[in-house]
Amino acid sequence: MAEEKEPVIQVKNLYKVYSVGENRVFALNGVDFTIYKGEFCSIVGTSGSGKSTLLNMLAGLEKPTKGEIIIGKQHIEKMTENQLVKFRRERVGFIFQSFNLLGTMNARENVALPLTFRGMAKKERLKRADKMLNLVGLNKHRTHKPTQMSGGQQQRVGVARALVVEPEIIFADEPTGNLDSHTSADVMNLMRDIVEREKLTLVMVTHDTHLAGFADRIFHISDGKILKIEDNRKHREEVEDEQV
Ligand SMILES: Nc1ncnc2c1ncn2[C@@H]1O[C@H](COP(=O)(O)OP(=O)(O)OP(=O)(O)O)[C@@H](O)[C@H]1O
Repeated sequence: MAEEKEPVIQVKNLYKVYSVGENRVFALNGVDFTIYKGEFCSIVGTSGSGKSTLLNMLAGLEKPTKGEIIIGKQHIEKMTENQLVKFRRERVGFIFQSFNLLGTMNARENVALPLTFRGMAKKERLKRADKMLNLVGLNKHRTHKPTQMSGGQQQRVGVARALVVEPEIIFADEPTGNLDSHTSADVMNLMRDIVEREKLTLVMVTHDTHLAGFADRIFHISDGKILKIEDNRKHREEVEDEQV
């Protein structure tokens, strides 16, 4: 059966040029690609290759110098700041390297936080937060504060917080950068399972080629250009078969 592909993110001829004194830095130097619904894509490259710049553009955190970014059917490069705030609040979730949890709040309060911006009643917010904490296997840690949890557990709270708004797209910036390799693999597998089950779209940037290998497709970026897009599904299935 032919697979039906629904584009979620379309990037066309994207440029970001910074001026530094006399010099111009082409942080993104003509980038084109499409990401489809339900995909987990990683963007991998060395330091300074343009990963964060690209993620910031996709998430509407920075304006491109030139080019188009179409999410769903909306051109985000044409949105006003207010429209971008609404877009980020309602349609995307973020997972950060540094977890960004609030130290004074426990796990469920941290997860429920993005819902307060939607004006949802407290009881409903906490109910949804508990459901997400269940999903990431932390139902016993609901009342733990960040300092009372391991790095991996804190990042699972971060994953639950990104998912609680039921976003179409999740952006992750080096999400396991502060974790050891075993815990990183656990968090990666968890993210991949949830993306698959909930039919979400996940875009992750990393400098780590091993972690990039958890994705369905790997976008290699260098000097602001996508050098290669690698379909990783077949390779991954083979690795998984070997592990059974
Ligand atoms: N605000 C800025 N002003 C000037 N140059 C910038 C700015 N932000 C990024 N750059 C430059 O753009 C290029 C791409 O930077 P970017 O932060 O996207 O790289 P990266 O791949 O995310 O690197 P890292 O893995 O180190 O975070 C680099 O050459 C960087 O110096």
